[in-house]
Amino acid sequence: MYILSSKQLAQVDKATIKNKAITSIDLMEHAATLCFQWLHTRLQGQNIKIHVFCGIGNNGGDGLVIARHLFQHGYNVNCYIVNFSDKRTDEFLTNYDRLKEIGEWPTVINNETNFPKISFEDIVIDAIFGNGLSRSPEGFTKKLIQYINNTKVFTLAIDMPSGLFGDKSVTKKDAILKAGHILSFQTPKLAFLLSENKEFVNTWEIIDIGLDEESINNLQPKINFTTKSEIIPLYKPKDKWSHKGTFGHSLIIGGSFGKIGAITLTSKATLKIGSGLVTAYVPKCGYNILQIAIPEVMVEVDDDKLLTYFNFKTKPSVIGIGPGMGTAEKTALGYEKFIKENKLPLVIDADGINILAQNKTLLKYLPKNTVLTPHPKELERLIGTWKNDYEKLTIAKQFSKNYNIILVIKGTYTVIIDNEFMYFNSTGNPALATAGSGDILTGIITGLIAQGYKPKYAAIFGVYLHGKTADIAIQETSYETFTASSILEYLPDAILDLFNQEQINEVGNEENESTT
Ligand SMILES: NC(=O)C1=CN([C@@H]2O[C@H](COP(=O)(O)OP(=O)(O)OC[C@H]3O[C@@H](n4cnc5c(N)ncnc54)[C@H](O)[C@@H]3O)[C@@H](O)[C@H]2O)[C@@H](O)CC1
Ligand SMILES: [K+]
Repeated sequence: MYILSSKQLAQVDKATIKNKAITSIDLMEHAATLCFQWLHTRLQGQNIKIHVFCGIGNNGGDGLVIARHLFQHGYNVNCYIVNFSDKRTDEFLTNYDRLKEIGEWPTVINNETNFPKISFEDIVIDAIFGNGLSRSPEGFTKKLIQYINNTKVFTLAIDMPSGLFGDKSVTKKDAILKAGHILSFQTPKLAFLLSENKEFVNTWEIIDIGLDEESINNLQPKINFTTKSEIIPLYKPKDKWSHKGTFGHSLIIGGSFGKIGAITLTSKATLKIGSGLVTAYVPKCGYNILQIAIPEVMVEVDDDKLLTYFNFKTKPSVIGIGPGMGTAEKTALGYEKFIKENKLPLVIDADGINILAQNKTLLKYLPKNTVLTPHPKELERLIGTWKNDYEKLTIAKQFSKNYNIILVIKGTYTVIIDNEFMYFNSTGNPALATAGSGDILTGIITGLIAQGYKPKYAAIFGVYLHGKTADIAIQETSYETFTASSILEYLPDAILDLFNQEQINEVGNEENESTT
């Protein structure tokens, strides 16, 4: 699904009202009713005190609708108007009246003395600011946000945590509501996917409020959140007349004395994802290890303990290079020569990236669409430091553009960057933070390219499957005991899951719920 900016969302909002002949008040009623239903399904009428804080814009309007439904269903509700401005929107005013019509008068908060008592066991609904936030909250509104945060009460944020900008960085972190859960309208907001916002964004899910899909597509958004529905069309079905040559020949280069395990994992993953043939090119000390560990993989050797000459005879269709390779001087020299002469598609990881970072003049020799898979430290060596995640993404996009390469930035939400396009991955969990997990990813992406997937799609698809293995595994095993080898163990399930129709229909609901 697409990730839209605040400006794009406002445009789509207008287009929906025009194209779908729906009034803005009905759109609000629909969106906020879905939020009420979400809560009602979970609370089932329980007598918990619910505090609904409403701003004076349309986010506040949503809050008033939710409060009305809660009152009408007999909940124990306190509704407040956070009166930070007199520029109330029409939709807010209409819903203010509708609330009064059922005999409920919200409490107006004009200053700190009006703050209500909130207990830890209560629930707070945050409808103070949404997409319309134009500057950080100040005055008593800021104090109210801090007051709510200090109670440590469960907070349900409507559309966005108040004070958080959807698509730009926040400098004043003391004026943002810490949301326990977010019900966000139509598309995820970029802010939810960035580590610097982790205090404010716990779990979130998307509520499909029926905004006009055609208008969204017409905007040709450049930021994506890849879920199962985007992944399924990428899958290449197998032709019954195919043979092992059809699925390519991957050459996996890496390893050094003591780090043959890394390249063994990469080679295994390349084979397991379906590369027709796999050859590993390793130092001599890795020969027996690889031959015994993976009989299906062919092995060519270089010098004794370190890669030095890079003079393999194999004629592969794609090369995955870097895991366990080290950055010793003679390895770096051989690697540099290899990079300058190579014309084959490349996937570069770990020390392969580190050597490029040490000698950036090599970057111009990389074939177009080379895939680089840095973890945060490797990325920093490659592109320099950044002030916040927004800046990191801007620098990374420019880097991808300058060198025509695809960056796979590994993290909680791994993002694939191809020029101006960004694809945030939806799968994965902390189980993947384990030794060798990146080596496996390199193998998966290389093996997909061998089978004819375009590098960008191999990266998107590979990252999705890699994360999905951990999501499936965690239903039956523990985070602690999940290792890099477990990724390969669950890879068949991750692929089979693509064909599980029942869950396809779930996309758009719980499937997108995400924990950071
Ligand atoms: N189609 C949509 O996109 C829909 C949007 N809806 C709601 O509408 C929200 C957007 O509503 P609005 O555009 O009215 O904006 P908000 O309700 O987010 O903000 C209210 C107003 O406060 C003012 N403001 C911004 N920052 C301020 C600050 N720091 N201090 C004081 N005042 C400040 C602005 O003038 C802004 O218009 C969405 O987040 C969502 O909750 C829903 O009603 C459903 C439909
Ligand atoms: K909010």
